[in-house]
Amino acid sequence: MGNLNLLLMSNEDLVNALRSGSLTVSVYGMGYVGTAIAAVWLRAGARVIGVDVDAEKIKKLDACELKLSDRQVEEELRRLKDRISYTTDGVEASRLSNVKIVTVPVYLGKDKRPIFDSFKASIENIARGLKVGDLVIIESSVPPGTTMDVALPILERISGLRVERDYALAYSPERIYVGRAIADIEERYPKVIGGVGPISSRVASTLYGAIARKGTLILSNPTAAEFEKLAEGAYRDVNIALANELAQLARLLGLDFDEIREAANSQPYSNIHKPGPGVGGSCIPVYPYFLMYAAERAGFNMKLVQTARGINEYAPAYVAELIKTAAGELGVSRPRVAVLGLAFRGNVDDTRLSPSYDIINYLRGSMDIIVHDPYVKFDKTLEEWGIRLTNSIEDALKGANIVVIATDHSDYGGLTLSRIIQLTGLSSIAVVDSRHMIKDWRNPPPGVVYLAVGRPTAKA
Ligand SMILES: NC(=O)c1ccc[n+]([C@@H]2O[C@H](COP(=O)([O-])OP(=O)(O)OC[C@H]3O[C@@H](n4cnc5c(N)ncnc54)[C@H](O)[C@@H]3O)[C@@H](O)[C@H]2O)c1
Ligand SMILES: CC(=O)N[C@@H]1[C@@H](OP(=O)(O)OP(=O)(O)OC[C@H]2O[C@@H](n3ccc(=O)[nH]c3=O)[C@H](O)[C@@H]2O)O[C@H](CO)[C@@H](O)[C@@H]1O
Repeated sequence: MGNLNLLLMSNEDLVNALRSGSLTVSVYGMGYVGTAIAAVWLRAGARVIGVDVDAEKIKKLDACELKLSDRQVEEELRRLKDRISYTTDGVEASRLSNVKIVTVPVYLGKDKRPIFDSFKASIENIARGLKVGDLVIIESSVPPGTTMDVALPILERISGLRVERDYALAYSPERIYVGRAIADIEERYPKVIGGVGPISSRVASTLYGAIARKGTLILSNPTAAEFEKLAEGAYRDVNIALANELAQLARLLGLDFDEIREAANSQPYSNIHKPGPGVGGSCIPVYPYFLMYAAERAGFNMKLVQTARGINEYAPAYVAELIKTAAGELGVSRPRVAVLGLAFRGNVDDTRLSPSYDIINYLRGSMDIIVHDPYVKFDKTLEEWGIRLTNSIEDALKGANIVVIATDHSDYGGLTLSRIIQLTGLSSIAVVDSRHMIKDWRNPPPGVVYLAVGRPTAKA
């Protein structure tokens, strides 16, 4: 790392420093996002230091042994391993780097309020190694005001440096979709930047402008950029809630919501989302609460956002009711239920806040459950609940009275009702399809009852 003063360098010199490998970037939080960010800066030419508190993860990353959901990120970290190192020492990493990127989460507590401890700890470490000429970019999704009211005071108090004079500070939300993260950053989206002042905005947007082909969108300040990210998430949550509510009515009216949705979305102003078993992941179910946290402090009540959250948090119970209806149709008092999918969405191994847990929790007292997921190899919660997790679909379906499709993994797209009943080995079963993965649902084979979110019940 050269002793670079990024604030005094021209745009051309900033880009040259990036491309030539004389710029060192430390990334705090080597999770789904941090590993993708590290890969992207490596590909742009930087030297990178990956920082995490999880020593086991650091050890595996250092040995190129950490299996990532995003295979391209995994491959790039391996291909460019000569320019990246990993450490648990966040202070040293800050001393040795010119740019510090924070992807450590602000977590959500059981009381639905933000927990800043981990985030603050990473900022404190950065502050202890902060030097004149450095740039700090916060990319975690945070309640509006966090950069200005939480991070900035810590950085200045501990380092004694002054933002815009001695160092640069910006907020830039991450918008990656795990599984295609590098393309999302480099090709798909403009990078939103909110600098504390014009110098911070210039330095951050010049460097990210050399990475994101769609360029950068500079907003007035960090709080606007924080708010933008949460607005995207709340938009999605509200629209998923609308889809779930419309689907529930469609089922009561004996209608197939899929064809209705497709027809409605043929109108460019309509973007009705997909109904499902609920909203999981570490993002969409969390961001509305970050907005409500800021709203509460401003004396404002976000009625729509709150109502939508409630609808989506009820969705797993709705699916559990469908499963209980299925058990009634079969006349089986303690059915064996195969739940297909533990991850919160298709083709990832991420189970954070997955609706599958809620569905299983509603049923596990009265039904015998087995869970299948092609990506999740082990799960502590299922182990505590005494519920078996298998990666074999044959193993999961054998003897299952009820088969529940809870996650839209592509692996399930090829399943037909005939194949499912064949794999159960039974003459009478029910299929509860919360993701509309079954194509031949309208004409079930003998012995199959098909129930779904947003579709009428179908039986032979
Ligand atoms: N996962 C996504 O799809 C996604 C997409 C966009 C934005 N985000 C946001 O990005 C942030 C990170 O999300 P993620 O999914 O990568 O989380 P993650 O849980 O996968 O990774 C977070 C990492 O931070 C580490 N960590 C915790 N405290 C630390 C500390 N004090 N210092 C250094 N490392 C520490 C953890 O050990 C973990 O490895 C969150 O704010 C999230 O909302 C996530
Ligand atoms: C605004 C937006 O798009 N942001 C994306 C989102 O990505 P994500 O990884 O959180 O995944 P989603 O696809 O949002 O799914 C969340 C849950 O909602 C369910 N769902 C989804 C669509 C639908 O029509 N019906 C549903 O029921 C789905 O099954 C899953 O449980 O947040 C990331 C972090 O901020 C972003 O970076 C990323 O751009």
